[in-house]
Amino acid sequence: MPIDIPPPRPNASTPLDNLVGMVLAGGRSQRMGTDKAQLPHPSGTTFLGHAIEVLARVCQRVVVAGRAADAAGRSDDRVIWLVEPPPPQGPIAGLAATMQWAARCPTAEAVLAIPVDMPGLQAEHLETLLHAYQRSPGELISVSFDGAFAEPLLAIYPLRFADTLIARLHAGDRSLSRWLQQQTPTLVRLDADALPNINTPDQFHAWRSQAEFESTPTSTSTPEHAMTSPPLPTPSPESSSPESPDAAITHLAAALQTLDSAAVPISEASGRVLRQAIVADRDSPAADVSAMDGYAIRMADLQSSQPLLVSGESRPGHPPPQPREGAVLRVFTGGIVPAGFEAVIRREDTEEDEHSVRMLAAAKTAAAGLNIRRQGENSRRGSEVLPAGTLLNTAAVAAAANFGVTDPLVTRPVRVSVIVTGDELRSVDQAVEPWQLRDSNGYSLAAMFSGQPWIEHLATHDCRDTLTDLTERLRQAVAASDAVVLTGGVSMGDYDHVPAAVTACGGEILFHRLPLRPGKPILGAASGDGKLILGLPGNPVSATVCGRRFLMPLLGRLAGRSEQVCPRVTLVDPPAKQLPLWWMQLVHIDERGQARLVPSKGSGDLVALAASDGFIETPPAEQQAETPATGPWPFWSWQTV
Ligand SMILES: Nc1nc2c(c(=O)[nH]1)N[C@H]1C(S)=C(S)[C@@H](COP(=O)(O)OP(=O)(O)OC[C@H]3O[C@@H](n4cnc5c(N)ncnc54)[C@H](O)[C@@H]3O)O[C@H]1N2
Ligand code: MOO
Ligand SMILES: [Mg+2]
Repeated sequence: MPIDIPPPRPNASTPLDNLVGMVLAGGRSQRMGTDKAQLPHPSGTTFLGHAIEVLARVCQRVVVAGRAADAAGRSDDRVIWLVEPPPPQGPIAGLAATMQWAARCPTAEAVLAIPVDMPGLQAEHLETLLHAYQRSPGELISVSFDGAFAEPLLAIYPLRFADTLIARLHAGDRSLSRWLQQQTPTLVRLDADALPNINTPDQFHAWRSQAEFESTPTSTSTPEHAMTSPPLPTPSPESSSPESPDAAITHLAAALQTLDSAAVPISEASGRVLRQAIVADRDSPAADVSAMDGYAIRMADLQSSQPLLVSGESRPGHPPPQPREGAVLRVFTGGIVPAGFEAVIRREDTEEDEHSVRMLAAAKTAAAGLNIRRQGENSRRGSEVLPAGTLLNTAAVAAAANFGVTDPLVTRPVRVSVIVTGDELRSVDQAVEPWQLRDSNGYSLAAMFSGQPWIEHLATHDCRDTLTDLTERLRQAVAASDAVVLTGGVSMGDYDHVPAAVTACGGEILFHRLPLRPGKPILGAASGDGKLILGLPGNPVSATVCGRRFLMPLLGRLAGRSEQVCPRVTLVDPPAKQLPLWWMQLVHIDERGQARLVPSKGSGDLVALAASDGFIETPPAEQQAETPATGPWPFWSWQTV
């Protein structure tokens, strides 16, 4: 389809001051394996440099919403760098930050967003958007490649939408795409073939061989952003096949609706996900206090060989007495050390009488400040103690109580239903014929949820291998739950009905089959209203490993939980071979904290599963270049979630 190029804008060569251009450059480029912003562009610059040049032709001000690495060391009068603090929250966060920045520019009315990974984009394409905006100023304008789907990364966002977007982001809904579709923006149709989106090395190479690499540069100057080109990514079958586990989780999480929150008494908040940051209501400690039972003293009095007068005592729960010149104060741990006193000497380093005390040799070497906890040294009033998204564990509850949080705002428990599929399944207490099998997946998932107050396990249903039964069962479960996890029936067999049932229930499949072992057939989907539907492979090791690796983080996202950092362990006995996929291997952690592989016969080996403490995850062989075979590798424990 030809590109719909409108009549030229009057003075099209003059950059506008009512639109702030924004390059979205914050993505993690996981499928590319290298930062997309830094890929070489035929014009002699980089993808990011090209995007800036194109935007600078139509907008007087250009913002790059991106990563610290891209912004480092860069100075360009035209470009504002808005660096997103980790963890990445997706384009909606970059847009919200840019809108907030633009709101401070007196002439700005809207933000014109473009992605960094659309290297075919030219100013002419943006003119079509500008043309539509000039016809309906103040309205949302978006490119569409198919005439129906609004492309959120190539769109004009009037600033009047800023509050709604920011509120949505704060509520934990990060799907910019879903929000935009709901607004029914004016669509401007462009040709997808001319504007490919480059996500993988294969796409990059295909595009580059088509594009005229020696074509006219977009800029005649030598821009600041004409960075040295990094080595080109090499195409490989694995890197172009779906995604890494993290990328799959992020992709699916963007389609999920974060749950509502409610205030609960602090005594019941343990194990729940905090949704509003906890802020210190006063300095901690609230005053200078003693860390020991002993005597508050001035440095000038320390060397005295004479007994010193004890003028009073300071103990927690009581205001301190007025200090007296030349005298010490008896203090108890936690009692206030009044201004003027410079150290606290432990009572065991003194010789005490009822009204006086003499410093022993051990006391005389005391430095100023000894045994005094200074006011505000833990945190200052008003500073953030716990961010939203924290799982309130024992330690967090202690801090919340200390800062007077009576009823923290937490997410309501995520309601999860489990459906185990298979004609062969019997429950643990039933007799089993050789062609039958006891359900273990239902129990392993239930065990994963138990002891997690942020999760409410509604029920485990079993379901026979027919499409009608499964569709009906799934429909009911989705209606009753925030998340439905199925096991079995996701692979290639005639009785594997999960993909069809998910589609029949209106679920959108966001990935099916990932380069993993075990768990390759895994299926991730979302319902139209942002509920999670996850199809785990039936083999028991696959279901349990993928439950830990995919399901728990995805439930966390529904609960508004922040991303967790996975601890890493060193592998004592790395395997001789490597695989071209993400490999999750069962390990036992020894007393020195090192991992040892648990020998396993494969994804049906429940005995090996039982002998493991968790699993390590190694990336496809070609992505391991920098890491020795011993790791350290991310470790997923059965204990912590
Ligand atoms: N032609 C192909 N066949 C298979 C492929 C493939 O790529 N091509 N992938 C294999 C992989 S990998 C896995 S994993 C399994 C996944 O199978 P499904 O998700 O379709 O699961 P089922 O076929 O229903 O069952 C597989 C296996 O697991 C046992 N099972 C099922 N549910 C439970 C349960 N609740 N508790 C214990 N065990 C369970 C079931 O009896 C089967 O033995 O597909 C491979 N095939
Ligand atoms: O990869 Mo499947 O999930 O193990 O047998
Ligand atoms: Mg199967």
